[in-house]
Amino acid sequence: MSQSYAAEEQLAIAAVRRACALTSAVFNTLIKNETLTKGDKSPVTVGDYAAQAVISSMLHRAFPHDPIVGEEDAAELRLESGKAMKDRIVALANTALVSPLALGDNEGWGIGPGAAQTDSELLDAIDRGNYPGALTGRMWTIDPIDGTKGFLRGEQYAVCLSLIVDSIVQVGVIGCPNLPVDPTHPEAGTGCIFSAVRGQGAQQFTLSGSDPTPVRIPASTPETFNFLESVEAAHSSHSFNDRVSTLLNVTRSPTRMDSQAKYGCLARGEGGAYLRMPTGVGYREKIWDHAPGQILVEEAGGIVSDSRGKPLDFGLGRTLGENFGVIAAGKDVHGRVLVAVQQALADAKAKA
Ligand SMILES: Nc1ncnc2c1ncn2[C@@H]1O[C@H](COP(=O)(O)O)[C@@H](OP(=O)(O)O)[C@H]1O
Ligand SMILES: [Mg+2]
Ligand SMILES: [Mg+2]
Ligand SMILES: [Mg+2]
Repeated sequence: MSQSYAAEEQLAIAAVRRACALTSAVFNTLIKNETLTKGDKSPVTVGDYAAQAVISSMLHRAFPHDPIVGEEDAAELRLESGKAMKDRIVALANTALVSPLALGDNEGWGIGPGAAQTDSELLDAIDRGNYPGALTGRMWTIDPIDGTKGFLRGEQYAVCLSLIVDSIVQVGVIGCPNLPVDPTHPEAGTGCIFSAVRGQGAQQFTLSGSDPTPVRIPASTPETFNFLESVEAAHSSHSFNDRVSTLLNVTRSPTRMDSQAKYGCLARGEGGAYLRMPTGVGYREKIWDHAPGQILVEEAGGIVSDSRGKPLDFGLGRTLGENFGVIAAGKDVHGRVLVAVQQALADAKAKA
C-alpha cells in the first residue's frame, strides 16, 4: 500500500525553507575566510555547514530514529583552527532555527521555530549525516548547498533533501533561492521550492511557501528542445553533450546551470533533457546529488536513468555505485536521447 508521507513532506519543505533563508542571508555577508577547500578540492562554506545543521536538527526533532546521509561533516569545525568558522555556523544555524517563518509553520508536526542549540548539539547534528547508506529501511539525504561553486558565483544553487525508503526515493524537496519563479516573467522575482511525493505528482511553490502549482514536463518540440548541463566542465562532459546534440540534430545551445535546479527546470518544462556524463574515471555520483531530482522529474512525468538506461540505484551506499552518467528527460524524448548517448559512447570507443 502506498503511504501518504504527508508529515515527511511538510517537514522537508519547512526545513528546506529555513535553510534557504539562511543561505540567502549568508551569501550577502560571506567573507573570504568562511570557505574551506575539502580533501577532494571542492569548496564548502559556512552556509553549507549551517544549512546541514538546521536541516539535520529539524529532521532529528521530527523523526529521531531516521538515519541521514548528509554531504558535510564537522571534523574541521571541531579543530582549534575551525573555531571562528564554528562560531559563525552556530550563530547562523540558531538564527535560522528560532526565527518564525510566516507560512508553513505547523507546531503539530514539530516544524515551527525550535529552540537554540548548543555548539556541540549543532556539530553533532552535522555529523548525524554520516550514515553510510543501506539497501533497506528509511534514510534521508541532505545536500545543504548543491552547486556550492554556483552559490559562490552568485548563480544557481539548491538546498536538497530527500527521503529514501528501501532504496526508492519517496519524498524530494529542492529549494532554489536564485531561480526565477516564472522563466517567462523575470519580473516575478526569484526563489522557488520544488517538492514531490511518490505517486502524488510534483509541485512548485514560492520560497515563502505560497502559490503551489503542479509541474509537468510537456511534450518537447524541436524548436524548444535543448540540453540542461553543468556549468562546471569538470563535473560533466560538455564535449560529449555536443556530440549527442549533433546526433539528435539539436540546434539550440545547451543551458548551463549549477545544481539540481536543472532537475527543477526540466520538471517545469525548460530544456527537454538533463545529460550528465562523467569527465574521467573514478568519480562516483553522490546519492544526495540526484535523489530529490530523480523523484521530481519522475513525478513530473519524466524518466531518469543512467547512460545505459538503468535506473539510478540509491541502495548501494553514499554513491550511486554502478551507475554511469545520468539522463533525465520527458517520456517522449528519453528513449531517443538514450540511443544517441549509446551511439556517442560507441563512436568514442571505436576512435580510442
Ligand atoms: N568530478 C566530478 N564529477 C561529477 N560530479 C562532481 C564532480 N566533482 C564534484 N561533483 C559534484 O557535482 C555537484 C554539483 O553539480 P553541478 O555541476 O550539476 O552543479 C557537486 O555538489 P556540491 O556543490 O553539493 O558539492 C558535487 O557533488
Ligand atoms: Mg560539495
Ligand atoms: Mg551536491
Ligand atoms: Mg553540497
